[in-house]
Amino acid sequence: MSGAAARAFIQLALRHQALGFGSFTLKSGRRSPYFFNVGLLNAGATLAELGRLYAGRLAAYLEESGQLAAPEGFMLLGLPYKGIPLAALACAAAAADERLRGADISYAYLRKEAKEHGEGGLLVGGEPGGRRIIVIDDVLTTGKALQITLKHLRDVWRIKPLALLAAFDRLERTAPEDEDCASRLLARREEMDVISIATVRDLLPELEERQREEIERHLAEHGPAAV
Ligand SMILES: O=P(O)(O)OC[C@H]1O[C@H](OP(=O)(O)OP(=O)(O)O)[C@H](O)[C@@H]1O
Ligand SMILES: O=C(O)c1cc(=O)[nH]c(=O)[nH]1
Repeated sequence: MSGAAARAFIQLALRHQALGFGSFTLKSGRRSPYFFNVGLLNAGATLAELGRLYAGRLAAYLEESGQLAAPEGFMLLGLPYKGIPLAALACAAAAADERLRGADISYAYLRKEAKEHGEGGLLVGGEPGGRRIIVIDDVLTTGKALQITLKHLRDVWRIKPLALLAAFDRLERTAPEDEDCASRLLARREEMDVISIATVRDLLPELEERQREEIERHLAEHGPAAV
C-alpha cells in the first residue's frame, strides 16, 4: 500500500481514539498494550474516509495483480460482525473510485446461524456465482477468525477466496513456534493474498517513545522476527 494511504488510515484512527493504549485482552486471550477499535470510527464523514481507504487499497491490489477487468467480478464478503458494515462501506466506496469504475463488485455476508423465515438461509447480499471473493475485516491478529471463515467457505460454497483485506494488520504470530506472522504464513499456506491498509509498522513512528517501546516489547514476544 502507498505510505500515504497507510499514514492517512493511522491518522484517522488516532484522531478518533480508535487506536487505544493501555492493557487489553484480545480474542485469542493474548494481552496487548494497544487495541484497534473500528467501532469508534462511526461518524458519517469518518466512515466515508474509511470507505475510500478500503476502496483505494482494493483498487491498488487489483491493479497490481492485473485483475481490474476480471469478467466474473468480485464479491466483498464481510466477516461477522465488524467486517459486515465494512464490506458494505468498501463496496459503496468502490463505486466512486476512478480505478474501479469498470469492475463489477458486490457485497455479501454469511449469518452465523441460518434464518428459518422470510428469505431464509445463511447468505445476505449477492450470490457468489463464480465471483472472485475478497473477505473484508477490521483487524488481523492471529488469523484464527480468517481460518474459521476459510473452513466455512469450503463447507458452504466449496470455494476459496482470492484475498483477505483488513484495515489493520498487527503482524503477530498465530502460535509461538510459527516462523512468521499470521498474515504472511496464511497467505503462503492457503495460497491467497492477505493485505491491509496499514500495519503496526505504520503505527510505530507516530507514537510517543513510551507507547512505541511497549508495542515493540509486545512484538518481540508475539510478532515476526523483524517488524
Ligand atoms: O486474527 P484473530 O486473532 O482471529 O483476531 C481478529 C478478529 O478478532 C475480532 O473479532 P471479534 O470476533 O472479537 O469481534 P466482532 O465479532 O465484534 O467482529 C476482529 O474483528 C477480527 O475478526
Ligand atoms: O485480536 C483481537 O481480538 C483484536 C485486536 C485489535 O486490535 N482490535 C480488535 O478489535 N480485536
